Amino acid sequence: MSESSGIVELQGVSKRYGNIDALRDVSLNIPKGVTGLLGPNGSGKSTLIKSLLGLLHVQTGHGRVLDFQWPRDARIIRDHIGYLPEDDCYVAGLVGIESVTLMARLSGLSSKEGLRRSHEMMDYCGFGEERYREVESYSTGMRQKLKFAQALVHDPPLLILDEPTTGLDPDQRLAMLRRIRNLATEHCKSVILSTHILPDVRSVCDHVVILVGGTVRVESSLEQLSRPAEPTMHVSTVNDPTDLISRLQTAGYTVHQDTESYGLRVEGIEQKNASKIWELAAETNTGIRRLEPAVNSLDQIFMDVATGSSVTPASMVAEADDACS
Ligand SMILES: Nc1ncnc2c1ncn2[C@@H]1O[C@H](COP(=O)(O)OP(=O)(O)OP(=O)(O)O)[C@@H](O)[C@H]1O
Repeated sequence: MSESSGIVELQGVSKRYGNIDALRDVSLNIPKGVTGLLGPNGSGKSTLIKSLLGLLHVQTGHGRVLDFQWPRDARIIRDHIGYLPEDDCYVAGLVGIESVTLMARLSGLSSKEGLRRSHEMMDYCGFGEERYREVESYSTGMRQKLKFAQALVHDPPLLILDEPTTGLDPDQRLAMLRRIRNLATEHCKSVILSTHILPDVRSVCDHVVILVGGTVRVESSLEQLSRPAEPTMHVSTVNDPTDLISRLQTAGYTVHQDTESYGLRVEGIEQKNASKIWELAAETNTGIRRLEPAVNSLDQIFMDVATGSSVTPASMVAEADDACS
């Protein structure tokens, strides 16, 4: 894989089930790092994942996954991907360590190395003695962690995780997100994270792809997506900001007030000039609690894109992070 290349590059992928177009002419370039795959129900996320894994036959399209031609090399590609499916996947009657070891053996590891890696991955996922209990007795959180260990056991460079935090309590969810981030930053893994939980995307993803109706509507770095079209500061005030708003407007700034708080978005002002806001706040006796560059809300972007009501810049291709090449 060359230093600047992405991990997945697709061109013109279409998948049709009968008369349903699940993917329509999808072209993508997913860089290294953690990518959030988002979209409303039925937008084609699972179809895209299964197509990448070669579990579905697409009608048109070609590309590259890691160093391999896609879909031609689908079997080899599968060997290099760790897949955490949304549904449960275990063989009834096995205990946790046997379940992970089975996946290691199916991935081609020797029994000795498979067992060693399985223990290592179960340790990484926070399993203690429960690894010797039957998987059927596991809680939802433990099953998610088991699937995670199974996906990682053969040390793949790319992980595809389908809703990995579903059903987890807050502590377990944070632990899972920390693991995902740690894999990217400390172990140079790339991750495609399919999820409906937007705060998870905000906390671990570098890039975002949003599918709607089988087409790619947004492809961008999270940073680029979060940045307002023009420099904007967010001001949180302690008291009523009415006087401050009118002074800012007189000074030529466009100001939007949050509906249920003393928060303001002041457009057209860069952080380096934010002292102007402090000056006007002092003159109008307005207390400032926080003053920081504004970011676009991922929830709002998602809603706008999903309902087709936005002018969100589409097909903004992020620069690949070369740190883990
Ligand atoms: N096996 C199938 N046969 C027929 N239609 C299918 C099949 N699988 C998916 N579809 C349809 O293809 C479209 C895309 O489905 P897909 O499951 O890929 O979406 P998704 O984004 O993963 O949805 P969700 O978020 O609900 O999991 C939907 O209209 C769905 O009904």
